[in-house]
Amino acid sequence: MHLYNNAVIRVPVPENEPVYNYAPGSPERAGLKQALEEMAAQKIEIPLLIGGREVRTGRMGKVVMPHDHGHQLAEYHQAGPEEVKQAIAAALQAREGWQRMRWEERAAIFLKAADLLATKYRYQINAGSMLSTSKNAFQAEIDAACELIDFLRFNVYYAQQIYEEQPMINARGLWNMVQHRPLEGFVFAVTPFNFTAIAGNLPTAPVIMGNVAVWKPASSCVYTPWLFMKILQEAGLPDGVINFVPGRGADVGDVCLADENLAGIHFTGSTAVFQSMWRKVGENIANYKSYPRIVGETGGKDFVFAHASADVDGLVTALVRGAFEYQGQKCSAASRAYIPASLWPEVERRLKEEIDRIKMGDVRDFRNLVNAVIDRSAFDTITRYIDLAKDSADAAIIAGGGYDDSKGYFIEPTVILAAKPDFTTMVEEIFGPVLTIYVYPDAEYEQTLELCDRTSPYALTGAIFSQQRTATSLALAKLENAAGNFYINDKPTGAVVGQQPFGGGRASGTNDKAGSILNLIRWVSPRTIKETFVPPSRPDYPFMEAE
Ligand SMILES: NC(=O)c1ccc[n+]([C@@H]2O[C@H](COP(=O)([O-])OP(=O)(O)OC[C@H]3O[C@@H](n4cnc5c(N)ncnc54)[C@H](O)[C@@H]3O)[C@@H](O)[C@H]2O)c1
Ligand SMILES: N[C@@H](CCC=O)C(=O)O
Repeated sequence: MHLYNNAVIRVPVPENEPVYNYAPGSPERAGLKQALEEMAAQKIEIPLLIGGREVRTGRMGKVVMPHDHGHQLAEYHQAGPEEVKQAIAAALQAREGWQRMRWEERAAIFLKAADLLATKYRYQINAGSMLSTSKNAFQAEIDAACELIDFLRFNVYYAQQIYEEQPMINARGLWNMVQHRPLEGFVFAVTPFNFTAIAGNLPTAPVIMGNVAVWKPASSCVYTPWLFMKILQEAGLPDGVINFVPGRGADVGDVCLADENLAGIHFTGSTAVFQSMWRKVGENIANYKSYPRIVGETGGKDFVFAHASADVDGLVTALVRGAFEYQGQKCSAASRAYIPASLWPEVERRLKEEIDRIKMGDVRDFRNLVNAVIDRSAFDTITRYIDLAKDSADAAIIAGGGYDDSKGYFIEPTVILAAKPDFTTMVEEIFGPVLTIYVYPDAEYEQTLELCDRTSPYALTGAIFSQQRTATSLALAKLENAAGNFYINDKPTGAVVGQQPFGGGRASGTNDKAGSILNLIRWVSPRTIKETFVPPSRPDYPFMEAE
């Protein structure tokens, strides 16, 4: 008999994990520096994990430091169709035991994983993220440690809230209940390179609700997902509940999407890949046992919009941090800005001053705010946009514009001034350290808000800077559907779990709000149960006897 059978258990009320600042001389800084040194000196081998078994295929991929691409940190085995089939079979085999486990016991596993991340493995997960994805210490801390810890702790709390959600009314003689069942099949979790927290959240959110998962990490972010997988095992995750299968997108994706047991997709990545997956699901729709839940958070063309009343220091800070932290490789990054002509001379001067102070280089030198972009393909794509601006009569580069891939994939924080509001870099997602600015006539505030709304197909994040309430209200109204996360006098990045549930609409995704109860609800299929204590013994209506 288990304790949980005779108690109504409540999970701890979550709080956001405190963020270390890694100040000079602090023990945290020393701990992180030591982990960086040790991990950079090793080369590890990363297998697949299928049904708890490490699988080695011999088809190898490399993990290198983006800021020093000659330095290899790991090699990883890549799954092919055969291993993916095994991963699906292992997930389905684990399903019965996992969904029958009491939810409080499932929750304990993720609470333990959160505590392991917060303590024993904090420096390793941060150092791994810094070295393998070129994040500075602070960016790694808010992502790989804190946000991932928050996802785990808040999600088990949201699970409890969902399970507590029961019918309000029980008519006399009845007891009504809702059982929040996991989906029937497996969930395919496909994760991006840019956030370890997102990589960890996408398989675990459905699994917390009793589902089983096949997890395909991005090829450019296998290292920290593997560390996290090991932490989950240490926390007691049963074999087969999450199956880890790095590999080429289509090799893994095509097998999962064709499987009749596909019950859900939890995706974060580019709009193009998400649309291709949805198309395949559409083609296969008659073959599935149930309609797959499709949750996808995708690209953005996020804006900062300044009104003439904006505070310039706050605005410039938001532009610099919003556009250039993590080299602009956040789906939320400020990548287009609308500045009124009256403020532009001062904004331009302050922006250039701040950009001049930015240092760029290796993550192990903590003075570097900016590091390298993730890989060769990203470097080529981003620099193509910079070259386009250099060659165009409709644009001018007013800061940065330089790049160098000789040692690492380095691109300077770059600001483009666009003469036309629909210049390519005002419209398309670049996913790099490139901010495009359009200067508008002060008198055309309302028209420019409308322009901002229709300029790009995305609707992920956006910010208004204004000290005038009527101007702020107008922006809130005119840009109502232009962003799923809207900020007033703040940068459009840095959403915190439990505070600003994250996600966008239009081409930016299904807006199922990672880090909130709304996301977890997607991973259950409720069963309503009505129990009648004393059933009627005859079929007649009472009034039938009267005539
Ligand atoms: N909205 C959000 O919350 C959010 C968060 C982070 C990143 N993003 C977006 O992610 C993108 C950057 O990440 P990325 O470069 O890793 O994205 P990506 O689309 O290139 O890759 C995402 C994942 O999809 C996989 N994939 C590729 N082809 C596939 C296929 N045919 N079948 C199945 N899986 C396939 C990749 O291997 C990877 O694991 C940007 O567009 C960014 O805006 C969005
Ligand atoms: N949630 C993160 C962005 C994730 C996308 O890359 C933020 O709010 O900055």
